[in-house]
Amino acid sequence: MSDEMSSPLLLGAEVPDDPPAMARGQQTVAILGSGDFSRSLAVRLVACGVSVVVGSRCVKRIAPGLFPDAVELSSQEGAVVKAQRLVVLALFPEHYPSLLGIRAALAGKVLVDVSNAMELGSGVSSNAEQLAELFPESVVVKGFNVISAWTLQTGTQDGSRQVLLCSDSVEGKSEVAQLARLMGFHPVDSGDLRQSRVLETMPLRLFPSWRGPLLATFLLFLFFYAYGFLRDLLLPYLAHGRDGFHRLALALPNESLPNVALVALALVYLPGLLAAWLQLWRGTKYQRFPRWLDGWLLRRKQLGLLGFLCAALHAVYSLCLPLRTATRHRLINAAYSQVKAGVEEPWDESGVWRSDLYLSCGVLALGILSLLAITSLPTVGNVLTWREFTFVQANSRNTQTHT
Ligand SMILES: NC(=O)C1=CN([C@@H]2O[C@H](COP(=O)(O)OP(=O)(O)OC[C@H]3O[C@@H](n4cnc5c(N)ncnc54)[C@H](OP(=O)(O)O)[C@@H]3O)[C@@H](O)[C@H]2O)C=CC1
Ligand SMILES: [Fe+3]
Repeated sequence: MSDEMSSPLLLGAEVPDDPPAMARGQQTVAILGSGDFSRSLAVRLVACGVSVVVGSRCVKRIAPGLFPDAVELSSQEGAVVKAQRLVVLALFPEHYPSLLGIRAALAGKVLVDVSNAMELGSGVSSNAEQLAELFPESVVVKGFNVISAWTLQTGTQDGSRQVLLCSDSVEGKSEVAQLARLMGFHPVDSGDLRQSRVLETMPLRLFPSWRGPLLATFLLFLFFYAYGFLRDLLLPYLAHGRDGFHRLALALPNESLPNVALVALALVYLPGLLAAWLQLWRGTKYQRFPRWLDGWLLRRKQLGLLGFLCAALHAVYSLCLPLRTATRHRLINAAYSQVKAGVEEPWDESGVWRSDLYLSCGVLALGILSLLAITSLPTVGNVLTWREFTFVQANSRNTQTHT
């Protein structure tokens, strides 16, 4: 399985709602550590009606009022003993070994590891795997690490609602999933504990799925810009001494952008066709696609959105064309030449039609591309049925191709 395919978001399936669901207030959750994450989680859990006991190395050091009154403060061991099953470790992983003293109390408990990796590709095994090695008698579930303390406290409206969970224990995972659901999050099953390696580095990755599409869009733009420069500016200058270099800033980018948008759109639909062709050629759909095709398929949405950005920029640039000094100059010049030549009515019927049709098609194409872009956003896509979604996507594609 490629790295991309092992990405938890892809593997992820909603964790099934296991009966009996955790009833409010029935269970006590322990949180070890009294830092930012602990406080935010405690506030949220209490607001959701779960009883919380915070375990600290030194309860006296906790400032009064830091935690809600409903939260019980205790020693680390006292908190673990009070917890029925779930113990959230709101500590940094380097402090996990300090819990070895309360190993017996932690046995049989579900330890929720919320930590993140310090750097990308730092080690072979993850914090969660090391925790599982330290406490073999406990169940380790990785989760909540991609949720910030801020999101926990402000509720789920401001951040992602997905909580990615992984563990070798299905039962432990489903218990944590119930807690996540109770807090208004969407638990997503990301697989076994090995997946924690991916999960822990997720907050460190900066737009990982956008890097390739951004590079492709930039290179395409560079290609069309360089081609336009050679064909429309440099060659006419060298051959006839015609100076059109003022077009570098606005006209040339404007001519390059729709080309990039069209190629990006083609790149969105091409991998699907290649994948279908490959499946027909192999005679089976139960075989993995090559890594490059896999990656390409996964980045179609980003490519499409970047194509949409180029088309939108083209529209704005085009609206700016009449504002240019060069356009004004050419207009006045044409009028002057016309007066000089004694032409009274230069109405060019086919020219007028062509320009109107051209603009109308452009507006239509941008409108349909906008529809395509908007429906590809998860929040909008979620309210469409699968049939509605494919209807919009397929029809927009056909209309785009024709315009
Ligand atoms: N803050 C955030 O937004 C997020 C944090 N996380 C993860 O949550 C974990 C905790 O982060 P955060 O709450 O911000 O960190 P803080 O520094 O605010 O809190 C860490 C807590 O660890 C406890 N602790 C236990 N043993 C030790 C020790 N030996 N030395 C020092 N402290 C110890 C301390 O509590 P006490 O003194 O009471 O024992 C301390 O308050 C980290 O692994 C982080 O990666 C994950 C996602 C988001
Ligand atoms: Fe155009």
